[in-house]
Amino acid sequence: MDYLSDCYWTRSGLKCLFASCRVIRFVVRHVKYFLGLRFQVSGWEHLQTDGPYVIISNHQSSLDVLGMMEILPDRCTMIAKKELVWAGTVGMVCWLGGIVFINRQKTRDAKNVMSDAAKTMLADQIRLWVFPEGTRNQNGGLLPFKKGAFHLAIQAQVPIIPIVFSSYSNFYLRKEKEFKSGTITLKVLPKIETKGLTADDVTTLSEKSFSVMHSAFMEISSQTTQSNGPVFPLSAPTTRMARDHVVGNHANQAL
Ligand SMILES: CCCCC/C=C\C/C=C\CCCCCCCC(=O)SCCNC(=O)CCNC(=O)[C@H](O)C(C)(C)COP(=O)(O)OP(=O)(O)OC[C@H]1O[C@@H](n2cnc3c(N)ncnc32)[C@H](O)[C@@H]1OP(=O)(O)O
Ligand SMILES: CCCCCCCC/C=C\CCCCCCCC(=O)OC[C@@H](O)COP(=O)(O)O
Repeated sequence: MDYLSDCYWTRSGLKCLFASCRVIRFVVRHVKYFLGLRFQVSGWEHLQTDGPYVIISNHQSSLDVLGMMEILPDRCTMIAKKELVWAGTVGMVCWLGGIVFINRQKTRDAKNVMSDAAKTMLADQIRLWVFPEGTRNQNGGLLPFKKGAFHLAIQAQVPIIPIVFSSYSNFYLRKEKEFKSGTITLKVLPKIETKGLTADDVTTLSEKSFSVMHSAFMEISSQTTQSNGPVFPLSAPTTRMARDHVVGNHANQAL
């Protein structure tokens, strides 16, 4: 209780995150039922790592938040663009969750914030989740990685744990506004150590991470695509019950 009071009343930065992210995790885990989504997770054992680490994952949509909350370890928060803090309720939840906001338009500021985060990670034994693509991407692959996550891990000398979300394109097409229920595969990959690495190794580390994640993305996306059926317009009912009523069981064969 003392700890929570400290978090919420003094807003002591990253210190508050693991209490409040647990609450966020608990609540957001229920959203999948309303959207008719299911998650299949493999590689749990790679998250059984003590101490701080940096999680990196691909970023397709806001829906990623649901997958994050399926597997979010304790004492873990995220790096997010600063604009999110102004996004109403979501912004408030992010702020309470101790999320680290960066200004992507001001690289020097973003780098300073991330360097501070590296120190706080170590001081407070915190894990950080970063989307190295730096923006959402639904183009059927991964965007080239930005460097921040790799500098962060090297500065803190902590491992990187790559996590890959399978493609959403078989159930959610953002531009076409089409959505149906579906299964998302999450694959946690073996950690990549950074002990002894320096800033000179950032490019190699980034390329290695990209390579293993891209291969995993292709592998799990082709497997998951086969198990999901056709995509429906967003105007169609998206819950399992409602869609059963309209289209029979066809759309739910994968569930
Ligand atoms: C109603 C109900 C409500 C329910 C609410 C529910 C849930 C809410 C709870 C939680 C939700 C949380 C969701 C969070 C999701 C957030 C998703 C995002 O916001 S993604 C976007 C933000 N993230 C990122 O951008 C991270 C990735 N970007 C980077 O890391 C970038 O590198 C950068 C630091 C931003 C800098 O970007 P830049 O474009 O300049 O690119 P480069 O990478 O090429 O870097 C340029 C240059 O700088 C060097 N560099 C980079 N970083 C560092 C560093 N830390 N230290 C030193 N140097 C650094 C880099 O090496 C380049 O130099 P060089 O070319 O010489 O190598
Ligand atoms: C019908 C499906 C429509 C999607 C519904 C999503 C429901 C998700 C439920 C609750 C979680 C809401 C949290 C939203 C957090 C948004 C984080 C996000 O995705 O920010 C964008 C940022 O990273 C990159 O921004 P840009 O791509 O550069 O601009």
